[in-house]
Amino acid sequence: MAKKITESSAALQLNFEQESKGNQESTPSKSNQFRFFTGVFFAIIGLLLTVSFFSSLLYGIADQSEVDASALELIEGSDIPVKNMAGLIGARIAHFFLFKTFGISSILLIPLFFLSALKLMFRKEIGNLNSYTWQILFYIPWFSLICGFIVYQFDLPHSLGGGFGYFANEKLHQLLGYLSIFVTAFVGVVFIVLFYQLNPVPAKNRKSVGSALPSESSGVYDDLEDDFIEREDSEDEENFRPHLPPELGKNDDSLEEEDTLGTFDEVETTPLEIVEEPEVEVENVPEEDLDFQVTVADVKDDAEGAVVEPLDEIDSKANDILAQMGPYDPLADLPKYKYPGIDLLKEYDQKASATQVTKDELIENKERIVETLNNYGIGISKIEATIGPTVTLYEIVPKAGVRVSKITSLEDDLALSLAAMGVRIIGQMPGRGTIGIEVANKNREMVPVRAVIGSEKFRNCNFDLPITLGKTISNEIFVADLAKMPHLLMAGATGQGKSVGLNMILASLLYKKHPATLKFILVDPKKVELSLFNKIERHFLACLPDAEEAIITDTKKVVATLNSLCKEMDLRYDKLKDAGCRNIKEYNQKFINRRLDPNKHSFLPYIVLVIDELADLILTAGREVEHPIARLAQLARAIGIHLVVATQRPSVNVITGTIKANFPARLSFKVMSKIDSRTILDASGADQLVGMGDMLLSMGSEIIRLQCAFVDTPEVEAICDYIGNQQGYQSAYLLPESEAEETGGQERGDFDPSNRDQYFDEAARLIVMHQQGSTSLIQRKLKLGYNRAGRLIDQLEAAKIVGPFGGSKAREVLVKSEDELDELLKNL
Ligand SMILES: Nc1ncnc2c1ncn2[C@@H]1O[C@H](COP(=O)(O)OP(=O)(O)OP(=O)(O)O)[C@@H](O)[C@H]1O
Repeated sequence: MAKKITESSAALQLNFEQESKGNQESTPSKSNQFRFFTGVFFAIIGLLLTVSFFSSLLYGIADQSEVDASALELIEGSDIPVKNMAGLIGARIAHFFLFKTFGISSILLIPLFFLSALKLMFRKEIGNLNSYTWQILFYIPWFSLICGFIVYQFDLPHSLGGGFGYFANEKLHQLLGYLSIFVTAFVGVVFIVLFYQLNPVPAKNRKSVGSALPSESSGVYDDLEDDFIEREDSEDEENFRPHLPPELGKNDDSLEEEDTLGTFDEVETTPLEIVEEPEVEVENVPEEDLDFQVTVADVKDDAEGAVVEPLDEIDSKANDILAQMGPYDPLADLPKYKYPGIDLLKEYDQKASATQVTKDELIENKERIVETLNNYGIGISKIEATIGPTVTLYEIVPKAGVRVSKITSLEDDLALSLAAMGVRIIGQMPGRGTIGIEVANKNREMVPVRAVIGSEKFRNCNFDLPITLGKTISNEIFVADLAKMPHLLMAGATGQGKSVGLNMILASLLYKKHPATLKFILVDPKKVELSLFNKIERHFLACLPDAEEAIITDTKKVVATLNSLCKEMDLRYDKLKDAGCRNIKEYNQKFINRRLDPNKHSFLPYIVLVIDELADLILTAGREVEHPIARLAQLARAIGIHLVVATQRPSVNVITGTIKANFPARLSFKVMSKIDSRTILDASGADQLVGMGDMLLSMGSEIIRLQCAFVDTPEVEAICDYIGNQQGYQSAYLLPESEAEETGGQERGDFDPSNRDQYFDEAARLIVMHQQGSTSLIQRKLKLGYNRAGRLIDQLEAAKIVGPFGGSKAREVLVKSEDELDELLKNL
């Protein structure tokens, strides 16, 4: 595989150097010069147009005969007397534009040339150049037509509308008479309306950071630029624009969602009334708004909140480089990368799968709740229902004097009388002054992944690591930032939707992140769950330098990978310290602004470690896995390493205190017992869920119920194929070699006391105490994996604490007392 190196970021740079278009050393200065001179050329043309147009407006008639001269005369005729301040050429240019073609509206070309020059020379953009270009290209002929009409009707100077305006009006007038002006005006209005609908006022996510970056392109300028800007000069984020399939923009019935709220007021006195809440407004969004893209500006937006140093602190050299080369563009390595489109996701007949909770079901449930509570002497003054995809939430306001605990203790009785699964009493609803009772719907709604990933809420969110899991019980799309969680622990009995949940998290990130900004480490002891993601190895995966496969299925490799990730964490902290930054955002921002030495620093992508089955790992490798996971969970958030760990066995020996304490965000699908629910959520309730993606998410003190969206295997496959078929990096992102790996090959004879295993002393004491030289004793008592315990016993042998391997018998223990051992250890 790839070369062995010790620092992943360095490896990445090494690999990219051959193919990178954004290679800093080889081309940028050349292409920047080219760009600058093209800008100068544009400025000169702009100036020439300005002078020739304006002096032609003053002296045009006087120059008329000269401009009609032949081309030969033009070359030879330096003595032809012209009044135009730009000479004969100026007079001819003005004549061409003003008289022969578009008339006075050609003046609009002048700002276009100057703005382009400004962008090319100084990377400054006033407004949105692409938008101007489109508009000017429309308005020039359109104004020419309008002016042509006036010229035609009132016999005004021809140069007002130009030849185009005049002759087009002549033809139009013949065809339509005076109606022609209305047709022209109508075309203008249609253009204005369509244009502003398709190019709404730049939204928050379009802004560019600093004045140096251009704003988002609508793509027109790409084509214009192609003619005169080298493609590699890809500081402009146009180059990274994903090209989304047309389906993305169409009205999507499947995205329609309903939020129905039924209210039962005054239950005992008034007839039941169900008030339909207005439908939640869903996505009829113009095509370009559906782009899943990260632009340089977005990567820079990632650094929002980062402390920007005052100018006087900026190293002047760095400033020069910045001015010369522009900001570093992390996306330039894969400039043609296209984000997956929404059309890869299956479109379900939403009408068929929509919530089918009938009015009768609502009324029946409400009556049963009221009746059951009445039976226990609890009066209710108000009851409201909110219909979700899987459950309906009944919020009740008990009459004065009723204790909340009295209601919460009736969960089982309510479940019995409602004859429904999934009855969960929430107790007091946070901030609402009501008590919530969730009851599973008879017919549940499947939430298609397309509806959540295609939702406006998800598309528009600009979190660092945006994930969408599904819908809340009030039918809202749930979007969260994994970077803020900052790690997620998932549990759920087998078959309850964990793998689908993990796929949702991965798919969300794949839809929103560029390969340069995110890497996954996938640990899949079940071997088949995450194998589809193999295809995106060279885009999104990270692994050890000597790994045969980027997805880790072998438990032994997991330990090495976790240790390596810890090392990556330490290296990142060193870099942050050296750069004087507090977190990855600040650091990357500094790197983009070229204030960090590229020989020592590099752009750091986020790393998300996904473990599909923790139980397997803990049971086979014990503390060897637990220790690095806990360490990463404690420390890694600031340097952009985040963990998503799933298990089907939420027992205390798997989700240990250390792990739990470091995972504030915990997600539970249905589990088998209240105890399991308490282990994962510190609350009961997960045992009452109804399965198939029904889940509870606990973040701090709040627990919310969600219905996970359903992402099917073919959909994940389509996303991975789409990404995998594009140009990727030369290899997966390489993690540094782990210490365990480095010492792994150590033979008995090479025992280096200063480099002994961290559990060496503990193991030695254990062996001496039990007077039993057994690997399995070390494995059991120290909760280590077999390999590690074997290595320890080899080291103990080399240190003459135990004797050599004796076949089926345990090794002889050569040190007979703890005092003797202390002496030996002191001398090591
Ligand atoms: N969000 C969902 N919506 C609808 N159906 C779902 C959802 N999640 C899971 N299911 C159904 O449940 C089945 C099992 O889901 P999944 O494979 O994710 O379970 P799991 O918890 O990973 O199980 P295991 O631990 O055995 O791998 C799926 O094949 C699917 O039919």
